[in-house]
Amino acid sequence: METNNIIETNLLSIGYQHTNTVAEAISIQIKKAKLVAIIGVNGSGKSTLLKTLSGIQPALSGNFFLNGKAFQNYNNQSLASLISLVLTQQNFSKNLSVLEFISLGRHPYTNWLGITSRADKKIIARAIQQVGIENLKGKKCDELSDGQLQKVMIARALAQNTPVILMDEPTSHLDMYHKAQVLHLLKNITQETQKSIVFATHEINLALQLCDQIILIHQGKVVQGSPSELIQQKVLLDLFPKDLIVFDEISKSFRMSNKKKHSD
Ligand SMILES: Nc1ncnc2c1ncn2[C@@H]1O[C@H](COP(=O)(O)OP(=O)(O)OP(=O)(O)O)[C@@H](O)[C@H]1O
Repeated sequence: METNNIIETNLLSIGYQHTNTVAEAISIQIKKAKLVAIIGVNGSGKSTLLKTLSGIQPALSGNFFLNGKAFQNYNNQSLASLISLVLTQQNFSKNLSVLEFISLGRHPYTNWLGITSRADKKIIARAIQQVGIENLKGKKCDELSDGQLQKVMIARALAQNTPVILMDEPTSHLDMYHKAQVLHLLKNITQETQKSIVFATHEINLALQLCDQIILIHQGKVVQGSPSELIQQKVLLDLFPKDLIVFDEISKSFRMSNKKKHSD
């Protein structure tokens, strides 16, 4: 199938076989070089959608295409050269140096001994330079701050050199400045490398300002569009109970409600 979409789903249902359907009838399209945020309240299904798109969690039903080819027609090796997944709680030996950890991103391409070639080393060096962490190369991963570790994770995904990077909450545990810094970095990466980055986030205000596209999961349904399309469609107005948080259409951001609660 000839397509401009790097990811496309058609009436996809996601969830867990023996417990529940988390969201259904998901039809989304993601083009190259886009920064895409998945938003929704706690438990709405952001991580489940990422896990399904990466192949960790099987879809319950529906169709899913990567680069125009049905997902089930890829083997693990070819998937690893198309999609990298960055999870917040990743299990890895923190005893590794930053350089060793980022080099693991080349794993799908290295030979059976796991030896990196000169070309691999070039890609690793470029990933480190793109993220701006040359000064951290020799450090052990357990010597890093949360913000530094987040950048190292991004560099490893870049070293994997896939056209799609999926990330679960890349800004969790970061202060306001570093949240904005990491999201700007992701935006620059999509523009400079033509990769698409799809990430789950609770930073809705930042996502509305920076992202090309938003995937909103709300009560089992998924709406996709540019930030301005979602604002026009008014789908953000009912995201949270209005007693505490409201969407301000003028500033295009969520803010504390001015309403005085009777119970206060
Ligand atoms: N392994 C699992 N087995 C069964 N149900 C699960 C599993 N993981 C998550 N769920 C359920 O699926 C739903 C969606 O969870 P998910 O983690 O995808 O939400 P989320 O939007 O990422 O939440 P948060 O913002 O809190 O991280 C929740 O009801 C959760 O309890």
